[in-house]
Amino acid sequence: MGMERLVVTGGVPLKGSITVSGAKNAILPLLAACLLSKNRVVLEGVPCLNDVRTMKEVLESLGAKIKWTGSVMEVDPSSITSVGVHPDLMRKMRASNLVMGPLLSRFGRVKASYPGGCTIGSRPIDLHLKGFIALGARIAEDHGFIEAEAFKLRGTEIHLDFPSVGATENIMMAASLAEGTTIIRNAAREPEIIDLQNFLNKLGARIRGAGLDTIRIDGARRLGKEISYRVIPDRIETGTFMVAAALTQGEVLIKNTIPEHVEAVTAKLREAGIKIREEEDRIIVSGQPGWNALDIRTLPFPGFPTDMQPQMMIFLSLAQGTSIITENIFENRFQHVGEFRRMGAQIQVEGRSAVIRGVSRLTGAVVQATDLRAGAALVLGGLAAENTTIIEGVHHIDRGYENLETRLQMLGAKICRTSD
Ligand SMILES: CC(=O)N[C@H]1[C@@H](OP(=O)(O)OP(=O)(O)OC[C@H]2O[C@@H](n3ccc(=O)[nH]c3=O)[C@H](O)[C@@H]2O)O[C@H](CO)[C@@H](O)[C@@H]1O
Ligand SMILES: C=C(OP(=O)(O)O)C(=O)O
Repeated sequence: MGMERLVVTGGVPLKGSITVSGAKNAILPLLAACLLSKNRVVLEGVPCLNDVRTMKEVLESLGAKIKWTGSVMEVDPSSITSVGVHPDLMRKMRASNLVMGPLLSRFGRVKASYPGGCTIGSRPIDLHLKGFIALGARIAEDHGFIEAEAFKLRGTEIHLDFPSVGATENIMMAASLAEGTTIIRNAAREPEIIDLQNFLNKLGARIRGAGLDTIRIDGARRLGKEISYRVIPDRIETGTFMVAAALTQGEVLIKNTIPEHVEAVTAKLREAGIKIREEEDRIIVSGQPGWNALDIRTLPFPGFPTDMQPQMMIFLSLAQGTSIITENIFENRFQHVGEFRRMGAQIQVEGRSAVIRGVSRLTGAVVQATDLRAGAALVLGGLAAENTTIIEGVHHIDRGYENLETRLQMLGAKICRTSD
């Protein structure tokens, strides 16, 4: 396949309804957690994403048997033969490191390479490793490889220096088969952590507190109930569609969503003047011409999510007045600014903050998706811009959005995929 591009012609107000897919950032830890089980697990609501394909490859490379039909995935972890993750699979996707906790606690050993940095930041895994060490693992590092070993993990108290999502998940998974009780303090509180707790408990684990800053895990002897489990909807996809509706001055009904998971985004869009109605599992966004500038700081949940920062920045590029966005989670998550400028946005970056001077219009350009959410934001920009926008680096978008262009087409968007 040649290089793929998305070609977007802007100016159409999006109208209609769209259904949100299962959450990428929930399904990835759930798939890793299957390694803790002795029995077959059925997952429902599985989104068709490149990252899910990669996690499937990771599990298969370890010996798991997987059947994937539509949005249902059946994972049989009873045939695991390896505890080593190939460096190519670690490089392809950072979330591959989520198999480390499960492999360590179930098999007493794991070997993986460092996931390495990516364009949004250096993203070390020191907090994951410190957690494993606190649980009694010995860690050896050599030529970019990490080997962790423990005859038996033992429960303990772990205070995280920062509420890291991945470290909280890895430690929860490792501790669920440890001897005794583990307490994680300053734990991440993201909805995906609650989903992981619910999934593990259904498998037979004893975990409480997810969603709060202290999580208690009473180690279980074995996990292996034969279960089926439906993953939560993707809150970042929800947020992205909300901004799409607002930015195009359209009216969109977003289905299969949990409004409480996007409160931070809803609050900011409302502050900008956008009308949003919440029902049980639906959100209706009604855009209108002209919206207010805002200040936003990204923070761990329930603060404003860093994964919505680029989408919100392109929205604020067309606001009336000057906005400031401060990125507190990743040190290098402003690479989209250069691309937004090509479309006519007026943005200056100073350290961790971006100052966005609202302009009255954006114009189409050839732009590069530098990472997943930057790519999504460029699609949003294209939908609002005059003329045609061509987005390169589409594989980043396919990591985290299922058939983005066909779903936006159903809302009336003029968007198509080309390849040469
Ligand atoms: C697959 C998945 O769920 N990805 C999400 C997850 O990533 P991820 O789990 O990688 O994000 P973390 O919460 O761990 O990272 C937050 C910050 O902590 C730092 N850190 C993290 C671990 C560590 O051992 N040491 C350390 O210093 C990171 O460099 C970063 O600056 O949460 C992020 C923050 O909400 C989201 O943007 C990602 O979409
Ligand atoms: C940064 C993201 O994902 P990951 O942690 O998988 O790189 C994201 O979903 O925006």
